[in-house]
Amino acid sequence: MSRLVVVSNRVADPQDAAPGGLAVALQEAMQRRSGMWFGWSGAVVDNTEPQVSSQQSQGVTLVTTELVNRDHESYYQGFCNKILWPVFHSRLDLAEFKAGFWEGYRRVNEQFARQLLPLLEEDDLIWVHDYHLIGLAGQLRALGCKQKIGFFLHIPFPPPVIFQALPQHKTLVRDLLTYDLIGLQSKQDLRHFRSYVVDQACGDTKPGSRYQAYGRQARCEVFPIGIDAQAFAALTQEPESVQVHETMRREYSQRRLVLGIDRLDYSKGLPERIHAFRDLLSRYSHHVRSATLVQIGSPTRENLQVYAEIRARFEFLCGSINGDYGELDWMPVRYIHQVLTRSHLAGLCRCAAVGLITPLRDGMNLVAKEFVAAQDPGDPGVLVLSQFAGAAEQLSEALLVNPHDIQATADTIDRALQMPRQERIDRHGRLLERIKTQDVYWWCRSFLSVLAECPTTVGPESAYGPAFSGPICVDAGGEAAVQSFSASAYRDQTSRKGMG
Ligand SMILES: O=P(O)(O)OC[C@H]1O[C@H](O[C@H]2O[C@H](CO)[C@@H](O)[C@H](O)[C@H]2O)[C@H](O)[C@@H](O)[C@@H]1O
Ligand SMILES: O=c1ccn([C@@H]2O[C@H](COP(=O)(O)OP(=O)(O)O)[C@@H](O)[C@H]2O)c(=O)[nH]1
Repeated sequence: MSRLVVVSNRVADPQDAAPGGLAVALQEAMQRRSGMWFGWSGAVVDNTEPQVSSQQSQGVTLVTTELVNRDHESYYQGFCNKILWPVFHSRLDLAEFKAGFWEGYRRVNEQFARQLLPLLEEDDLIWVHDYHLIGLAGQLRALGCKQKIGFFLHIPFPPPVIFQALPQHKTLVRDLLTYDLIGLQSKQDLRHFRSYVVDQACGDTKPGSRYQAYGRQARCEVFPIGIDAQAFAALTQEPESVQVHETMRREYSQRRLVLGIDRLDYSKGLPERIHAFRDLLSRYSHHVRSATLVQIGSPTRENLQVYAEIRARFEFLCGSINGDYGELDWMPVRYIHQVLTRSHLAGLCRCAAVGLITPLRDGMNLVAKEFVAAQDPGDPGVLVLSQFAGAAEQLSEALLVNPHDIQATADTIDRALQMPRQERIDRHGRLLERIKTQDVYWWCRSFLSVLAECPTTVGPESAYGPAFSGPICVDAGGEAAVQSFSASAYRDQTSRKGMG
């Protein structure tokens, strides 16, 4: 079996008590298959040459690199978090298209390729993760890498009209199509990608899920990421989890616990959630002094202004609902700005009557799946889930809501709180079955088996595809995109202008 080389922006620290969704999924997947994991260590160094270091951990070789100061700003904080994250989550209003970010993004993708190449073995399967590294395959191919390279996008692929606002949209899609396999989270993401390729880039789809545009061609399919459902359910039996569960059950014996768990990100719909909860209390007064929203809003990307703003706005709303509805012995919202351990989260999920997961946009949302996995099948809580989370496509037995529709969301929370036990059991049983079948190992196996089937890449020239002469495509901006160029012309362009 080929060795698996995973590349992602960050390599998870195996000692970390609570990594993010991507890290959680990869850690679980990598423990099944020995291999190498390459990424940034989190260290930022002054303008010296970034160093690579390596360690063994639970059968996996972890290789990390550093970022120099200016690249941390322009690549990570800049192009990744101030451009790609908001645009891919359809928040053009929050994007900062600042000069210099793109060059930093290209530089770091080139740095990763340069440092990774000498570590590769002939037979490796390379699996690159997420929006930070869209350009990596192109950079590796330019250096002569011949191994198969797959890419998985953990965040949504935006509608073409939004994506086109990115000044570098053509280069990014050309870079994506340089991979042998592109994996997306949901059918909706694939529809957006297809529509961009066919309608905006004047490209084409081919048999075998192949997409062609800008002189490149790749296979692209949907692989919804899962969790290790058994392991998460088992966490509910850990002492820490049992203790949380018992404390909460004591405290909430006369009350109903509604639970939200999110990074404090503007994509997670937290202000809208508080508005919906307020509307619930105002129109369904029997929930006053009863329904209590426990909201974990864990710190994230705190040095970015837009995250400070969403935090301030959210905390103002929590303060105001508690001021208006709270009493000496009851507060409607309990907000915790901390990262909790997974055992702690499992215990909380187990005792909640409702899991309220209402992002405005989300690639998947693993918390929704974890909530289901943690329930007692004989007396389960109800999942209220945003229709805009990737998870909604698989979790159709949840109560799906439009988080922008405050009143309908409040009505749905009420319905969840009133749902008869048998209906809860039926819905939960069907959800749990799917979460167990389509778990993180299924996701990993599915992606890797398709990648292994992809035709072998024979050399840098062919990786760019043959020179492609297609029609002239007039895109929405009215710009004529001539789809005829050769691989060498592309490389010349890239090195001269930094591509934009
Ligand atoms: O470490 P951060 O930069 O603060 O962010 C944590 C991770 O967030 C993103 O997660 C995405 O992947 C999840 C698993 O596929 C998915 O469920 C979720 O919807 C996505 O938002 C991000 O893609 C990761 O790079 C971050 O590490
Ligand atoms: O305090 C916290 C909050 C979240 N998580 C974990 O972080 C992941 C969040 O993944 P999700 O896909 O829901 O969203 P993301 O944060 O990746 O956008 C889940 O596995 C959570 O269990 C955690 O361990 N502690």
